[in-house]
Amino acid sequence: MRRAEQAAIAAGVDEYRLMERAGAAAAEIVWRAGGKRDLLVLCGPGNNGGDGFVAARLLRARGVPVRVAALGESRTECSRTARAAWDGPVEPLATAAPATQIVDALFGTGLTRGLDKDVADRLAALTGQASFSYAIDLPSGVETDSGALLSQVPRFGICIALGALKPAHLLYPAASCFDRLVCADIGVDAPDKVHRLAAPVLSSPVPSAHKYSRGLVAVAGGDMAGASSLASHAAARSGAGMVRHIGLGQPGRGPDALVELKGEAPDQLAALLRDRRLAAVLAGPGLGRDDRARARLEAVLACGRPLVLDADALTLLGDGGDPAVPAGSVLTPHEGEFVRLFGDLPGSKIDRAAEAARRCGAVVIYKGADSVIAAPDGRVAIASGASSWLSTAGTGDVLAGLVAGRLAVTGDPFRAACEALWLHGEAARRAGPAFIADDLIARLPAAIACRL
Ligand SMILES: NC(=O)C1=CN([C@@H]2O[C@H](COP(=O)(O)OP(=O)(O)OC[C@H]3O[C@@H](n4cnc5c(N)ncnc54)[C@H](OP(=O)(O)O)[C@@H]3O)[C@@H](O)[C@H]2O)[C@@H](O)CC1
Ligand SMILES: Nc1ncnc2c1ncn2[C@@H]1O[C@H](COP(=O)(O)OP(=O)(O)O)[C@@H](O)[C@H]1O
Ligand SMILES: [K+]
Repeated sequence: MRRAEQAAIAAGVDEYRLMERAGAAAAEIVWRAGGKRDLLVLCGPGNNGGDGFVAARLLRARGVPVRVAALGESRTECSRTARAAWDGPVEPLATAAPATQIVDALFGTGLTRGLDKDVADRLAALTGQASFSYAIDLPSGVETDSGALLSQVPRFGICIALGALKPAHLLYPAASCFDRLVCADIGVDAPDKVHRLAAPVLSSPVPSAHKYSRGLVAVAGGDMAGASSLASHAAARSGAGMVRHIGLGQPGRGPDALVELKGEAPDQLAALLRDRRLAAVLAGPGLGRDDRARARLEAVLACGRPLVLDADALTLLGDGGDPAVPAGSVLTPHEGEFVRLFGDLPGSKIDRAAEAARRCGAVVIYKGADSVIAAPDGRVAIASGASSWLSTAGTGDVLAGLVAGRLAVTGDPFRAACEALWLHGEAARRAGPAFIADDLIARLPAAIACRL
């Protein structure tokens, strides 16, 4: 966004006009949400404060009783212009009385360190006392590029992102500092490879479809049959044509539609994976970590089919150096697995996921409350706001199976990862509270149906 703004200014767009648009966009959202309720706007020393002065002026012109409290002098040219155009009084922040509505225009993308404690306390107290609260661009105190909290940050009703979403709008803990997120157009496009995960557009099988053309999936199971069964069952409900579960010979635990094959010895497994019709092979859930598991993983890595690697497969791969995985694979590490695989990379979760994908040449789904999907070519999709009830055993196995299923359907690792993660979140939303991983699978057909 910074680059896009600079490019717009270099191309002749007046910087103050951008601020007027930003302030007007914020004023419109405040007006729609809070109407004529009394309002206090907190303005900082930079351009974020300038946006606040513009919004204050425009809302007062609409008849809203507005007061403005500032944190010191305005230090940028644009913010001084905006302040001069506000013809009401400016109170000191320290003594400003609360209001029904509050706008936080203290700091935005220019924040370089935590707020002084007295300022952070004042912001928290005034926000806590307001019934309607808005943060312009970002809640003051969050670090734009990482989503870290540099000081105490209250929770706002609406965060009004200007022009484009920044990492802090999607990454935790910053993403939990507001109830709703609105992105306001300020006439500057920020073309980028980093996006919020979008709802996919799916399609029904073509009339000539048959089970192999719709995608044949193999899941290499291991010691813990439950985990690989969950993954297989999820793959079977993901839209794929057929799923083969290659276990160690225990009785099948999934639905009858799953094809249960016994491939205990690694060479048996290797032989079963030689089928050229296989459009995706998943290994990891319930694989185990012993020598037999390692030999089974070797058979999977050598099979030459598109791979999804999760759980124990990632732990085994993380034993040394950069993981060597075939190009076009998808890796689905949670935090612990990610660190074991790639070490303690610097930067935000987005930076770390992107670097990991680049290093291993595979699509990486770096899971968590905020999940980041990164492709080796730099594309990134970020998903946050999924149900926190997903933090239950086995939901990762379901995701891995879904990724394998969508990979078999689409043949495109990044697209498959995006579709699977969205469907996983949607299934969780439909499942409500206190579900178990099995319940997610039952919701997958409805999640798919709503995107057809
Ligand atoms: N053309 C554009 O770019 C547009 C930008 N727009 C808006 O501008 C925002 C970015 O503006 P910005 O760059 O002026 O930064 P901003 O967040 O207002 O604060 C920086 C100031 O605060 C200071 N400071 C930093 N941390 C501090 C702390 N903890 N405690 C105390 N002081 C601290 C820092 O100075 P320092 O002390 O670090 O030298 C500096 O003076 C962006 O989020 C959007 O709202 C829109 O108008 C659209 C067009
Ligand atoms: N607090 C949370 N909020 C939203 N999603 C979560 C949360 N915790 C975990 N998840 C999601 O649930 C899944 C858990 O996967 P994982 O950690 O591999 O668990 P398991 O190995 O038990 O299946 C991931 O998709 C992750 O993104
Ligand atoms: K702000």
